[in-house]
Amino acid sequence: MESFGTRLHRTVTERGPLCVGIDPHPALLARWGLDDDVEGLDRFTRTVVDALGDRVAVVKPQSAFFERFGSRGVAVLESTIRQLRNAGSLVLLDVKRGDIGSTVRAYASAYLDPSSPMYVDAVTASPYLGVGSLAPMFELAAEHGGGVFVLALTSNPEGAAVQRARTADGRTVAQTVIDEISQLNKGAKPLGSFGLVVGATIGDTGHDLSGVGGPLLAPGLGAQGAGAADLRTVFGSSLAAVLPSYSREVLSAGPDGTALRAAADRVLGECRAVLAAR
Ligand SMILES: O=c1ccn([C@@H]2O[C@H](COP(=O)(O)O)[C@@H](O)[C@H]2O)c(=O)[nH]1
Repeated sequence: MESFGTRLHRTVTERGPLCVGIDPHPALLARWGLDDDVEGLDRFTRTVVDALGDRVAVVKPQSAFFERFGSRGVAVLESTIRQLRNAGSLVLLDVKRGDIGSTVRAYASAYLDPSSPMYVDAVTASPYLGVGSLAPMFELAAEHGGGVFVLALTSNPEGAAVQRARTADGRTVAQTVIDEISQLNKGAKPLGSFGLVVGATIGDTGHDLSGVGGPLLAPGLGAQGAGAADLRTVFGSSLAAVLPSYSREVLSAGPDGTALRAAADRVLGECRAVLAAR
C-alpha cells in the first residue's frame, strides 16, 4: 500500500502544489445566489467538485460549515468526500481534532479507517493535548496509507501566545511539535505522511522546519491577507514542501465553473512562481 506522502508527492507533481478549501460560508452561499440551507450547501459543494475535482491536487472541506446543518449537512460532507475521491483529488478534511488518546482512537477510525463513511486521505489535528495523544491517529494513518496535518503555527493572530510560548528547554511549544512530527517522518521518501500546518500570515518567526520531511500546509493566503510572496518569508529554505491553501480567494470567483478554474489556476501560478524560485 502506498503511503499518503507518496500519493501526495505524485499528485502535486501531476497537478501542481495547491490545496483549495471548501468553506461554504453563509456570505458565499448568498453571493452565489444560494439559500443558506442544506440544498444550497449541496449545490455549492457539487459546483466546486465539478469545477476543481479533476485538476486540483488537494481539496480541503472545512467540516464546520457542513456540521452546522446537522446530520443532513454531514451527509452532504460524506457525499462530497466520495465525489472528490472519484474525481482524483486527495481529500484533506479540516476537522482539527484532538483529545485524550482513547478518544483520538475513535476520531482516527472515523476519518482514517477505509470502512468509515467519512474516510478521507488526511485530516487536520490539534496537538495541544500533547502530540503523544495523537498517536492513535498516526498509527491508523500509517496502517491505511493516510496522512495527518498537525497544527504548529496557525494563521490566526491569537495562536502566537500559546504556540510561541517557551518550554523549559528554551524551545517554543510550536518547535516541540515540529520536532516530534519530524521524528515520525524520519527516513520517509519521497515525502513523509505527517504534515504540519504553518500559516502564511506569520512572517519570519525563526522556527526550524528544515527536518520535517513531510508536507507543510500553508493557510492564510488570500482572504486572511497573506500573498504568495509571503511564503518565501515564512518558509525560507523549506519552500519545496509547502502546500499553499486557499478557500475564499478561489470560492469567491464562483459559481461559474470556468471562473472557479481560472481563479485556481491564477493562485497556483502565483505560488509556483515563488516555489520555483527557491
Ligand atoms: O492555521 C490555520 C489552520 C486552518 N485554517 C483553515 O483554513 C481555511 C482558510 O480559509 P480562507 O478562506 O482561505 O481564509 C479555513 O477553513 C480555516 O479554518 C486557517 O485558516 N488557519
